[in-house]
Amino acid sequence: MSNKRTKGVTVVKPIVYGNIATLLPQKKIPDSDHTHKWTVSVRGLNNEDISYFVKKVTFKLHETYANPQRVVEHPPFELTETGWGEFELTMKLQFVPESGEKAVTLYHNLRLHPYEEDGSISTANKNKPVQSFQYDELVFTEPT
Ligand SMILES: O=C(Nc1ccc(C(=O)N2CC(c3nccs3)C2)s1)[C@@H]1CCCN1
Repeated sequence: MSNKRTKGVTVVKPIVYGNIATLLPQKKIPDSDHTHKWTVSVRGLNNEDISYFVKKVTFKLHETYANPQRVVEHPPFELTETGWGEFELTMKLQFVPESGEKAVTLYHNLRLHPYEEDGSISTANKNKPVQSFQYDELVFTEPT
């Protein structure tokens, strides 16, 4: 029985994940307190296609959303919703079976408001979209 670990080549896959948010025009949704429309996404660098190794992404929203677990099985791996506040959401990435890689969960604090340096909410550029994205790297070890 071999006591050697499987040798492998390390492959690093850059990803970018986060959200963009825009203010809904006044009372866009009747009888609703939703103030913003937002899109959360995970993608490759420079929008490179990641579906050759990411099979599906499960977005887990705050439990007050209907069907808070939203599965996206085809690119673009993104989800658009409306709401009134900011909360932490997760994105579980599951990989193509051939990769044999375990799922990876990313954590993102949804951002709706433009913040000033001191953390106060800016009143400037009310209609300018707010963006909050993070860069990360997925590291895979492929057996040689
Ligand atoms: O905002 C926050 N948590 C939020 C959780 C869910 C939010 C939201 O936007 N929505 C739920 C969804 C629904 N609307 C109607 C029926 S379900 C629209 S906001 C926290 C509280 C203080 C600071 N951040």
